[in-house]
Amino acid sequence: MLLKPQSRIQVMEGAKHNLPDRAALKAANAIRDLAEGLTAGDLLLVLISGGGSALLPAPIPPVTLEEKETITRLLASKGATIHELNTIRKALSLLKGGGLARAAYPAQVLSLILSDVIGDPLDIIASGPTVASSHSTQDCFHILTRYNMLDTLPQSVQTVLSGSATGHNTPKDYSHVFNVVIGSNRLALEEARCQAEELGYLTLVLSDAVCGEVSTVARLYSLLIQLICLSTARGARTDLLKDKVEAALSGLEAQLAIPGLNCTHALKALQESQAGRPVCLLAGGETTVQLRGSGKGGRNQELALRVALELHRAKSTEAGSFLEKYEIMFLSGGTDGQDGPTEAAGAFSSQELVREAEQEGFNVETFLSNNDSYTFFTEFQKGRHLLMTGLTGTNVMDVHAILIRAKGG
Ligand SMILES: Nc1ncnc2c1ncn2[C@@H]1O[C@H](COP(=O)(O)OP(=O)(O)OP(=O)(O)O)[C@@H](O)[C@H]1O
Ligand SMILES: O=C(O)[C@H](O)CO
Repeated sequence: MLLKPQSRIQVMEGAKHNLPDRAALKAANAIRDLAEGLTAGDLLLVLISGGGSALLPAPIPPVTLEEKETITRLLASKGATIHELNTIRKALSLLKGGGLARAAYPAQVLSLILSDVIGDPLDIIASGPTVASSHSTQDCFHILTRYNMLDTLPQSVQTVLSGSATGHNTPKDYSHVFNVVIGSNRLALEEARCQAEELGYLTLVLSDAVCGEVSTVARLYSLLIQLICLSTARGARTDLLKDKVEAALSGLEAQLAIPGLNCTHALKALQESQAGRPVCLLAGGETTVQLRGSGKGGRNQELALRVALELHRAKSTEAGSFLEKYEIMFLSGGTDGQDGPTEAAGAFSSQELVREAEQEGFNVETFLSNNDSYTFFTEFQKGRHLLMTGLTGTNVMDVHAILIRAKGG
């Protein structure tokens, strides 16, 4: 950040690699001192974005920074969700879980929040420094029990957790605080919808809460695409095919339980629209990847490659034969411009990609079995399918886009 010499803005950097460190601790202490020095006539303006938890470490003594970092890293390695992680982080922090707002009292606090968590839960985004915590000490002990960590907690953590039942988590008056979400996946999808419609696409937003294992989500998208390609076909045989695909799609919808996702409604809306227009389906959220290989990639690149493989496999089925009549593109990208430990934001694919790859000697399944989507997209057609945006400086999770257009349309 280039500041003028006389600037009153102080930049304090820390938490490299998204892990709390001494530099971040120093910054958190400086922020806390500033907040505690405010009076009723002051306004504290706070900008909160994803990654904020690591940037604002303020462990409640006697918990040390190292102990707090160890407990959160262990929880993450055991597969704890961001909700579980941040519930523990809040309980062990002077600033998270509304602590910054309490420190600033009686000053007014205006918090502008960029959400990188599905559902935009204010007290979970960056562990909610200006939001009253909705969690109790009991919740913390349930989480630590779930991950078999209760018996190995440092004494300091046990002291703070048992003491916080009467202290830091007690509901406080937050009437001096105003929290507002100014950026979210839903807002990003709405903007994408406007752009797609300006380009002539009939556009639908499916959900801003896509979650679940990447291979299952890929299968759901493939079935949805098949159903859309079948929708204009007529006849008893195709009706049977539609029923079969629809049943498989409903099963996956139930399995994933993505909030707000209703593919039947989406299809009905498409059918009631002007037939023949190209279609754009948008969705957002964060899938999860069970890493079994040693390759390089990210959930967005893996999703794009898995969708391509699902569509390729579908083409050899009767329902999938209708895909030939359409041009289909799928894109998945991280809005922060980074997908996993790669410099790509994501990738795009089509129903022809696997066939084209095989013609050039690439076996997509081999790359996927090694979680090596980045290597595939880098080597295949000189990286033409990679989405390279550079770091965007913000993060409202991932965006998925499906484009379907009748060939010759
Ligand atoms: N080789 C790989 N193939 C597929 N996915 C991978 C691979 N390596 C890491 N990942 C996934 O990438 C995810 C990390 O992505 P990333 O670094 O973009 O962080 P993030 O979850 O988006 O966090 P933040 O919100 O801070 O950006 C992990 O959840 C992991 O599952
Ligand atoms: O910083 C964090 O806690 C995560 O990015 C979720 O907001």
